[in-house]
Amino acid sequence: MRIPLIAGNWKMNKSVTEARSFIEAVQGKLPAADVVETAIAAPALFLQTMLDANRDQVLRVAAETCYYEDEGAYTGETSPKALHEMGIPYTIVGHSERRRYFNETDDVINRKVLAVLRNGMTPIVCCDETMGRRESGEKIHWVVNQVSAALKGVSLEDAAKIVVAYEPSWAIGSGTSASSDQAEEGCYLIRQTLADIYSDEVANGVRVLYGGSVKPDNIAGLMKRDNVDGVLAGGSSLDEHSFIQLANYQNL
Ligand SMILES: O=C(CO)COP(=O)(O)O
Repeated sequence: MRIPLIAGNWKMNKSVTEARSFIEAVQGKLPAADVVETAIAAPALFLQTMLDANRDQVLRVAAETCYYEDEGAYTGETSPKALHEMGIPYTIVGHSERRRYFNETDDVINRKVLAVLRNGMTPIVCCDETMGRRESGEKIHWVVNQVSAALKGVSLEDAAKIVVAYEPSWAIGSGTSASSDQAEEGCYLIRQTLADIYSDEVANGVRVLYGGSVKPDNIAGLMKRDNVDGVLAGGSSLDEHSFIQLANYQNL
């Protein structure tokens, strides 16, 4: 059984004080982690404050990115080894904004996936799809290629632990989510790719999330779909009331 994962991605938003108040506000209001797992990925400089404020330990505090080396002369980068040592369980890798604004290539993303796994964390591997590619019918090829490239050299045992997120760029920050049919189609395609690369067993165990304008008023429809195991929410994860609603989508 795949436990749903409702994850937020704060991107470069909030101050440390705001991050702390958010964590305090959600204590006791999220579902038990063995029923619906919840996570917030935040800027590295907030993580320790968030961990300290997270008294009930239900919410997973996650990173938005990290470097692919464990340590060394890489000014400004975040070490996956240090993240693990802090107690961070998840790191997003390959978000479309990292690909677009920071020139992260499939090769860099693959190295980061390997580094996150090597350091005992779980990567949330993002897979992007542009509208141009969707309209030209190129989507299948594109999604399959990104998943395969990100997982190059990942063992079957490690592949079983990862999380993948289908995040069409045309739905990110647009206010208009993909329809539940489109989300299901993207997540199914990712699962099929995992089955082709690894096995049906791995594909059936991996959680595949949908991301792009997920809000309290559309999450229930998305979560009903067979291959959508959770969401990665940007804007609607910034407000604690809205995140609590997303986490409790089963009651909406
Ligand atoms: O990029 C996203 C999550 O990683 C989605 O962002 P929005 O929910 O703001 O569209």
